[in-house]
Amino acid sequence: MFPVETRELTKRYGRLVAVDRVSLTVRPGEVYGFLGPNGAGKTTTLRMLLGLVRPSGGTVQLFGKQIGQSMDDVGALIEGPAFYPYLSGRENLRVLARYAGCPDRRVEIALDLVDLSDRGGDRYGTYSLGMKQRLGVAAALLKDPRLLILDEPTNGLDPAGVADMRRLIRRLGASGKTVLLSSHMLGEVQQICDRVGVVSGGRLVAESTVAELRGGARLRVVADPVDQAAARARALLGEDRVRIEDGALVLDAEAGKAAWINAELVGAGIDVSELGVRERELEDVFLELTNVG
Ligand SMILES: Nc1ncnc2c1ncn2[C@@H]1O[C@H](COP(=O)(O)OP(=O)(O)OP(=O)(O)O)[C@@H](O)[C@H]1O
Repeated sequence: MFPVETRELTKRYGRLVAVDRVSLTVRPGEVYGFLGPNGAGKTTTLRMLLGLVRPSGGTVQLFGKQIGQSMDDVGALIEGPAFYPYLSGRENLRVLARYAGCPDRRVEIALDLVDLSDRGGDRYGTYSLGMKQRLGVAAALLKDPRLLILDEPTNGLDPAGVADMRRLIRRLGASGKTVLLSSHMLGEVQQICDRVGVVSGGRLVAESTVAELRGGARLRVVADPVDQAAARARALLGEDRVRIEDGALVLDAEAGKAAWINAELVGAGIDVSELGVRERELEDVFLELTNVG
């Protein structure tokens, strides 16, 4: 039974297909990054998970239940949180806790989880954007949900705010919560997510671990003459695992093969001046998958 499982989930606005047959699975205890450029359909998908937008087709199950049946297990921060500026962070959470029927001690636990215990007595209006965002996460945590859904939690934050949010999400993940977050900031996702789903034009174009998505490491070899080196490398590794980029060989081969390849090239009279491991940045993969940039 998965925290989130969608099948062919679809949302149409008139002729526009905002979400196009998305089937994604978030596994228990993982931090799942839902990635895509602006307008890809991330928010619409998350809103459908929460029953805030009605799907045009397909199904959503959260913990094996239909939308609306399992909401105590789910906390969400979807739009910028709405709090009273003249109340303190703590008072704001108390208002929400009462409304949700949670005991006041949950407020202290939530404040502590997001590192706001010390500033909980300050007025919300005086908080930095990062603190506001963390209070929003605290609000989502009040009911101690098993699944947390966060829409662009680092949007608009400065680098320190982003780092705080990243630490918080890591901590929540480590404490056993399942986290589904959307982002277009790949650097963030790369560092904190176990798996990612990439959406583009409403469609899920990839779903895998970050490592799988990057497709493993590659070797970059600067050799002379490069054509002869490429021919030798092709004979060793296979046609489609050797490319020439910016005058260097790029080989689909793991780091453990580096010494062997070096010896083979040198043995064939080729001059090897550089040999290094090159990891593909998630950013590159993302741009390829979403055809942006
Ligand atoms: N209520 C609506 N009526 C009409 N079109 C909508 C509505 N909500 C979203 N859309 C359209 O659906 C598409 C997907 O929007 P969505 O907000 O889900 O994307 P997103 O990936 O969350 O992007 P962003 O990062 O910019 O929030 C966009 O083209 C958007 O204009």
